Amino acid sequence: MSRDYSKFTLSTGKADAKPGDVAKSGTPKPALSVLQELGWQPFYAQQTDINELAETPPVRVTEVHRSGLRVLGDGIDEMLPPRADATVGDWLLFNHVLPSASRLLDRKSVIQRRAAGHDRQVQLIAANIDTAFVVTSCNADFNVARLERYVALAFEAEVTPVILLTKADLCDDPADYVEQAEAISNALTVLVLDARGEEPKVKLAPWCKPGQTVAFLGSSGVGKSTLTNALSGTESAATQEIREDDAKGRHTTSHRQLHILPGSCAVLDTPGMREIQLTDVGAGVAEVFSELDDLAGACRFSDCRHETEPGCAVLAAVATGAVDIERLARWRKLLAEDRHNSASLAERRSKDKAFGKMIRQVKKNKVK
Ligand SMILES: Nc1nc2c(ncn2[C@@H]2O[C@H](COP(=O)(O)OP(=O)(O)OP(=O)(O)O)[C@@H](O)[C@H]2O)c(=O)[nH]1
Ligand SMILES: [Zn+2]
Repeated sequence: MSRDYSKFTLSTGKADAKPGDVAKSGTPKPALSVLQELGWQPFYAQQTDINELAETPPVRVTEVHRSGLRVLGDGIDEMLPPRADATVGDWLLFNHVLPSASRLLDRKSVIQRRAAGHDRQVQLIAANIDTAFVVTSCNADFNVARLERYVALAFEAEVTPVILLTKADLCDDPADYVEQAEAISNALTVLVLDARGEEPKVKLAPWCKPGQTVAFLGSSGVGKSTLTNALSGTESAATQEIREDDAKGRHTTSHRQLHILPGSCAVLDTPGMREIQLTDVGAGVAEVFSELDDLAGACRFSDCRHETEPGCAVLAAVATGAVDIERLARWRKLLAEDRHNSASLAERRSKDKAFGKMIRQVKKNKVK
């Protein structure tokens, strides 16, 4: 192949202008290469070199199906065999000869959760996201505890969180929702909008620059697909794509998919998540609840659980009214959940075993 891969090793933003790359408005903009439109950034380029790129060109995972991974690259649209270590948003160096041997590049960020179900494996949700739009609507879906979870996930993944409050048009006064969302963290932007029409394109523009990758996270029905459509400027982005069979016949997003919007950003639309169990997000939780985490540093005991301990600086702040007791309760719940879920599977199994043994012992003693 005679393609020149040198342009992919450094992302200059104006490399490789091609005919047809002039912006539709008529004003010539720096043209993006195909890979830059897919979200290729210097962070990935630094992990490889021209020779390796010439042999194994970069491809991005845009869909994950049971049958395999759909990957896109410069002139490449292929299915790779399924692999558990890759998720939507990942970059691979595509090995034409042995596709399963394609090299997975280190991630800039990864969002993961502890899956529901029996074995409670860690489930990869998305990789290499720059901005996580946490979507909720100005109605019954709004739930501060759930928003705090999503924001902790984003902070942990070092992804910028932005809270989007949709359906503003259906709400008399969204000010109370905004106030509650803003109280979650100082390091957070909160936007209110109607997800339909032109508003999202304008309001989300600062995060949706060409070459960026953004994700919409949130419950079912809050407007994630509507937002994806609004950004793409068409009705089709989120509805035209292949949908896996849904036995219940619901017309909702059924799998995660990265939409590449030409001249804009890459957008990940995720199906509504009913439950997000946190795992290994200690730093993210500490960042969301930074004012409580700071206070905890002044507790008498370093392992203070802020329940009944003497010399607890957090409880003292609750007593003065400086700390909201409900926020403290939510913090403690997330800390406990993270501790529980972050314990390795083996640890948990051995704890379960010990518990079972104890129960059997108690039963035996009763029989005696
Ligand atoms: N009035 C109004 N309707 C909205 C708004 N956002 C979404 N909707 C409507 O709410 C319904 C659900 O929106 P979707 O975009 O499909 O929601 P989703 O988050 O993608 O849902 P899942 O695919 O199930 O995860 C649709 O009928 C949208 O037209 C909004 O801001 N205002
Ligand atoms: Zn304490």
